[in-house]
Amino acid sequence: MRRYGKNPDEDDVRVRPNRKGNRPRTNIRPKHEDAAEGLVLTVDRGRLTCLIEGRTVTAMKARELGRKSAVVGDRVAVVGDLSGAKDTLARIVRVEPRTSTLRRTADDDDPFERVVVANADQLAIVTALADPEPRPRLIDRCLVAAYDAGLEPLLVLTKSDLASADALLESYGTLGVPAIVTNRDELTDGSAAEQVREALKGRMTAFVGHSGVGKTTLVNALVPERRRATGNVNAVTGRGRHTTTSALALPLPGDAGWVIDTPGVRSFGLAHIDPSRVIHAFPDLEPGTVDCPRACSHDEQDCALDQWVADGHADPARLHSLRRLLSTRERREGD
Ligand SMILES: Nc1nc2c(ncn2[C@@H]2O[C@H](COP(=O)(O)OP(=O)(O)OP(=O)(O)O)[C@@H](O)[C@H]2O)c(=O)[nH]1
Ligand SMILES: [Zn+2]
Repeated sequence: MRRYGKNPDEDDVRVRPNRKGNRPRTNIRPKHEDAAEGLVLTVDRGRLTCLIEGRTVTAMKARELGRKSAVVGDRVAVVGDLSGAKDTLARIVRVEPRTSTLRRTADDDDPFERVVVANADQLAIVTALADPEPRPRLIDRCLVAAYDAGLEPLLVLTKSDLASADALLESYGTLGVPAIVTNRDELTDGSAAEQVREALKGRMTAFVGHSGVGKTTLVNALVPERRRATGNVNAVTGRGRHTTTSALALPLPGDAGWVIDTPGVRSFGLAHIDPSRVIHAFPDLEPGTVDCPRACSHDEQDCALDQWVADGHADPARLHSLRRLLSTRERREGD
């Protein structure tokens, strides 16, 4: 059983039992039946930009939401002034249950668990092949976060004009992570952007990457309107690009899915990860865990997976990869 301490975001995935057992919670069913449905595009100091029927509306959390947060990707119910006119402020009265929750924890400069993005179904891990050098442990950590959250990973290897992708492709081949190799020229002449768009079709994809890997170049190639938006002041949010701290959801042209750009990360904290969820991403190994000790880390002496692999049920390289991923949960210098 996972425990999250006092994280107020957790009541969206579990319905709390009614302790007293006699009084049904009257506010479980929405009282705001006239509320409009919105999608949170970005969050800036308590102001949430929501897309409501094609308009962007600025809103804040209604008091009744309490400490519960709404994050980029959340589906929300909004009341009040929905005109989207300047200086209007609507209220978010409900956050709909999430299909997924991408989190990270315990950065050097951020000790709290954060929900990065809600409702994404894919995580694009953007890594430059050089300048900056690839950081396999960071990639592994992002993969673990994706598997834990139930997102499908996609590796986007940029700056292929500078270095070969062979070593990384081989290393992640065992994990079965799909990969796309690109560079700026291929992105601007169209062909690579098409290939990436194909992988994003119909999905909500969160893009993460270390600062400087070319994520902006990539996102601009995918979402041409973004280029205008990031010039000086973002057309969607009205704020300058250098103050970007929140993720930003951008629609792909032609209703072809969503890109959620996230600020460059230096690390990806994993304190919240549950190995039993990560192992769902390894259906070839998962059945071998039935004989594991309780709360097995799958990286300990009594782990049943060694025997499972020794008996020929799965490829030893897969177990090796799983353990490599799980071991990244322990923090090391440079994470
Ligand atoms: N050689 C080469 N350089 C690239 C490529 N793509 C981007 N760059 C350069 O790499 C640098 C970083 O690119 P950005 O797209 O701003 O990267 P970013 O990941 O958004 O970086 P932050 O804004 O710091 O988060 C810029 O100087 C780009 O011109 C590429 O394919 N090849
Ligand atoms: Zn085990």
